[in-house]
Amino acid sequence: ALVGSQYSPSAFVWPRVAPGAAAGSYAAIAMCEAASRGAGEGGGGGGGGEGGSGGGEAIIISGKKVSEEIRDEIRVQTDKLKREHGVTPGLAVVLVGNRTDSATYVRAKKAMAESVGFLSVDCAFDENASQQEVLDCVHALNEDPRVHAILVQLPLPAHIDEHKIVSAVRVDKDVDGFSTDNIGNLALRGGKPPLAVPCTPAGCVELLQRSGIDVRGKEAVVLGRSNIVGMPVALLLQSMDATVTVCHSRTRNIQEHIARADVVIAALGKAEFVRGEWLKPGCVVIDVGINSKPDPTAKRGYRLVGDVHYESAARVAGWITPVPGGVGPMTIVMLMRNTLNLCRHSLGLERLPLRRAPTHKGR
Ligand SMILES: Nc1nc(=O)c2c([nH]1)NC[C@@H]1CN(c3ccc(C(=O)N[C@@H](CCC(=O)O)C(=O)O)cc3)C=[N+]21
Repeated sequence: ALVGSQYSPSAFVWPRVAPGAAAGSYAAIAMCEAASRGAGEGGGGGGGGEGGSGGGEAIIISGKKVSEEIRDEIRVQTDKLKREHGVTPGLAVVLVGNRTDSATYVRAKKAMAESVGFLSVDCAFDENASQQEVLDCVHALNEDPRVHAILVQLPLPAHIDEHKIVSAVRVDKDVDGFSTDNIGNLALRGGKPPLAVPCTPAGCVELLQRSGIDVRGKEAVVLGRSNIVGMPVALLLQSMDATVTVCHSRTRNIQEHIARADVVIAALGKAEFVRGEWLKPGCVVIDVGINSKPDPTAKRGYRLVGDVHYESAARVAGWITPVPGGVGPMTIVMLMRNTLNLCRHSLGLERLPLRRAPTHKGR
């Protein structure tokens, strides 16, 4: 869902507006897809509040599995595009510096791009590259006809003005949807859909949809207000008719907010911050956090944990995403979806009507 088009709302984005859905809002987007799939198993279409089993184990929403389904859909559509239009979608990734986490993500993105048949273009700079060098690179990619999508891996080194670089990316190649124009369109009700919706937020919403979870009228609590996750995911949920509260480092009584949430989106960057005891029984937990935690029993000496304490949360929640294997893989596949759609946009084509995957079954 969630990939806006400048021209006619496509099946991909604003698919089949469900009766009663706020037409034209983003919400419409998402929920229509969910609606068109039927209000899934697992959730009984319930969304937060009455899901899962009281006091049992939460349904595990596998981002790994869902992302593989979507990847396969994208691969099929990419082949079709190549056959029918002779064009290969091109994704350029700009990486500055040598953070190991960034290098890992960029490798994963490149691998997935190649696996779905995209052209992958790399632009790597060392730590002390000048702002001008990086800008020149972005400008060159803006003009490169092989490249339909440009991703500037964040964070950039401190001496580089992130906003300046991100703003230099042409709006119709802004695959992260981070430009002022794309974020503005995401925020406007009844405006034109953005060309791309930020990948992690789109991945969170896609997981909800494919799990048959309807957020309309539900209380959604977003933990974190970052430009790349908290803020855009709050906009998306609001467009989906959820009642959204954004909590951040200055929020008082954060547990009180979490306690009434039907949907919790945890994106604050603190390992295992949210405890199961804080949650409303049956709620939906989408854990965006990726933190490494020392673990002497692990091969590498550490393991990845989310912003939610998984074990306690899984006992209370109705649905939960694991870390790893939850939102992370979805982020990458949404990047592929955005790339394909920007490529289609450049050809004057509509968003793709992706084959609807069957509603995801937990476990
Ligand atoms: N311009 C920009 N766009 C981004 O989308 C962007 C970014 N900058 N900067 C950093 C964050 C982080 N991010 C992740 C992508 C994949 C996984 C992922 O696949 N995680 C695996 C585990 C990976 C591992 O083993 O470390 C998982 O959760 O299962 C995680 C995080 C994209 N980001």
